[in-house]
Amino acid sequence: MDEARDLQGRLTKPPGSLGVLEEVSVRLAGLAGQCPPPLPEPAAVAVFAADHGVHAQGVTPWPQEVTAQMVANFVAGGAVVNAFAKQVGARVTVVDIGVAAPLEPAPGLLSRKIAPGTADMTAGPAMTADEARRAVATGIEVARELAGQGARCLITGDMGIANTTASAALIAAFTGLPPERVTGRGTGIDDATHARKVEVVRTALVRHGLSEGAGTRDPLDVLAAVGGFEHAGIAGFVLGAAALRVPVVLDGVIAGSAALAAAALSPDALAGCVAGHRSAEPGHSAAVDHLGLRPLVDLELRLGEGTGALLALPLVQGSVRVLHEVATFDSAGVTEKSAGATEKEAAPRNDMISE
Ligand SMILES: O=C(O)c1ccc[n+]([C@@H]2O[C@H](COP(=O)([O-])O)[C@@H](O)[C@H]2O)c1
Ligand SMILES: Cc1cc2nc[nH]c2cc1C
Repeated sequence: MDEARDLQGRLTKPPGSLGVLEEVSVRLAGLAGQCPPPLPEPAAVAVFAADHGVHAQGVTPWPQEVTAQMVANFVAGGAVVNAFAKQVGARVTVVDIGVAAPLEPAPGLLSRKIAPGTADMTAGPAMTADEARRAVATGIEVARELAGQGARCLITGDMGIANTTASAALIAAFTGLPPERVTGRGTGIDDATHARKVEVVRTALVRHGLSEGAGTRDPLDVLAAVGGFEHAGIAGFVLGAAALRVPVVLDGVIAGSAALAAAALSPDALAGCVAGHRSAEPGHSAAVDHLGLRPLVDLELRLGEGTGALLALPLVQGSVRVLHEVATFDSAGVTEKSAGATEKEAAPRNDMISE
């Protein structure tokens, strides 16, 4: 990281002029343990799809079967994630980690169903401890598989009707914030449904002893209580990528809540995480703030699938390419700024005011 910071300061641009992207390149150098770090390409997005027992509580206007229908759409190449992935040259893999409906095998679809949807978190744990552990292990395996196939940047995606309710519960648990601060409108709900959703999250947190936050609870236990299979899978994906020193670009609120679980399991896992975008969901801002991550783009997206992270991919790739390809002042024979200029820049321009 020191080498990358030093190199950024010697490239033919005013020091610091690439703003946040300089820090991204420094973090990826730290992850790789080399400067410059490998270019984060080719990229692969894994869309973890699953259903949620809490759907029965009326937290979303969309029927549960839309999860399976959208999986078919992803596999056919017809969703926004497919368009954005094509735009930035990323490969799409869909992971059925817990979709309620049975899915036909298809190219680009990994059948890794732990169970046909979680149980209702307001009535009991969403998953058994064993299911949660297997879902995390599945995410680790998917990261290994994609990296084994050559991916040098992994992107999180998700699909699961009602999964913003589980995300809000996880974020409340891991940040200690109250449900009304972290529960958003998901796919788009009216005030009455939103009020019910906040109470559903509150009920689940109370039921599982999480209303004061997760404290020292085992993060796997928290995932099992109020998470979804895709949350556990993405948490594993983040852990697996970090173990391989492959960077991960996180998408929106589902990825943010999963990253909180991954960080609780192993804080080092965050070293390779870049927050691709800031979702419109309030819980997402709470999650990235808690993790100390700064989202690269903010376009008021609230789609999921990996779409926001894919849009940020060229920024991450560009930040590293700079370290590989931009000339230094020395090599290009460009004169560096003088020491005197530094002082003048830093001082207020009083001369212009008084004269
Ligand atoms: O990524 C986000 O921040 C995001 C924000 C709002 C909604 N979504 C997507 O919308 C679905 C869940 O919304 P809901 O209202 O059914 O909880 C799920 O498939 C997510 O991918 C995703
Ligand atoms: C149509 C639709 C597409 C989605 N993609 C991710 N979440 C989604 C939710 C819905 C409802």
